Amino acid sequence: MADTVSERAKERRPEMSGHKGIPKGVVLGKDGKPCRTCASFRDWAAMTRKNTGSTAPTTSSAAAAAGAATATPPIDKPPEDCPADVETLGRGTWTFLHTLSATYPSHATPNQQSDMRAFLMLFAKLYPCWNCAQDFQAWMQKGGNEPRVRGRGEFGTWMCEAHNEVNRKLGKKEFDCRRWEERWRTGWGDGRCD
Ligand SMILES: Cc1cc2nc3c(=O)[nH]c(=O)nc-3n(C[C@H](O)[C@H](O)[C@H](O)COP(=O)(O)OP(=O)(O)OC[C@H]3O[C@@H](n4cnc5c(N)ncnc54)[C@H](O)[C@@H]3O)c2cc1C
Repeated sequence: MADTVSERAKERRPEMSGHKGIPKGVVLGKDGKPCRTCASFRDWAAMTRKNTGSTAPTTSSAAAAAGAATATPPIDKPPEDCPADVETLGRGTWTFLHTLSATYPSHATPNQQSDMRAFLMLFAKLYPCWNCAQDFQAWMQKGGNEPRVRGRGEFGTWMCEAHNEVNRKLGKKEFDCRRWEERWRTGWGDGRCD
């Protein structure tokens, strides 16, 4: 039985544990089954063999009659009405979190501050991509990264820094946190959001 966070993580990250039959990019959930909300749709579909680019159902009756399979390019995004992959979930969640900062009071009362701290702690624990949640919790617990929630200005900047931490981890471009309010609260100066 694993007794450290990293050993427990190894048990559920197939690429780290040498788990057979599950491609890199797909991790196991707490129930021991592949975690859909932890994987990109491309990796998920590669595992379920619907999206490998090798074979796919065809609409051509002649080809179908001949038993032929048609190659299709891999799809990056799940169809709109399918369960969320890690990216769809992430985009929706960041929209919620940045909008939460944008609508936070400029000077929060002690009660509002403690509610927000409690929310963030539970959010980081319950986020439904478990390995994302684990890394996010670890980041929040590092000295200097504790949520700053006295008012909108510092909270919005903290949220932007939190998002940039994930951007760095994924090799994405960092966002200029001086501009978080234009992106999430006021809209850009050129008026295109009005
Ligand atoms: C807490 C959390 C942890 C995550 N951990 C992982 C993980 O471990 N692995 C993984 O694959 N995915 C993770 N994700 C998802 C990942 O962050 C992205 O949401 C996903 O990859 C889709 O990225 P995207 O390029 O569409 O834009 P997103 O990163 O979702 O950003 C949405 C929009 O926010 C704006 N934006 C970007 N950066 C900032 C910023 N710093 N401040 C303000 N606005 C910004 C941009 O306009 C961007 O278009 C996590 C998401 C969350 C909420």
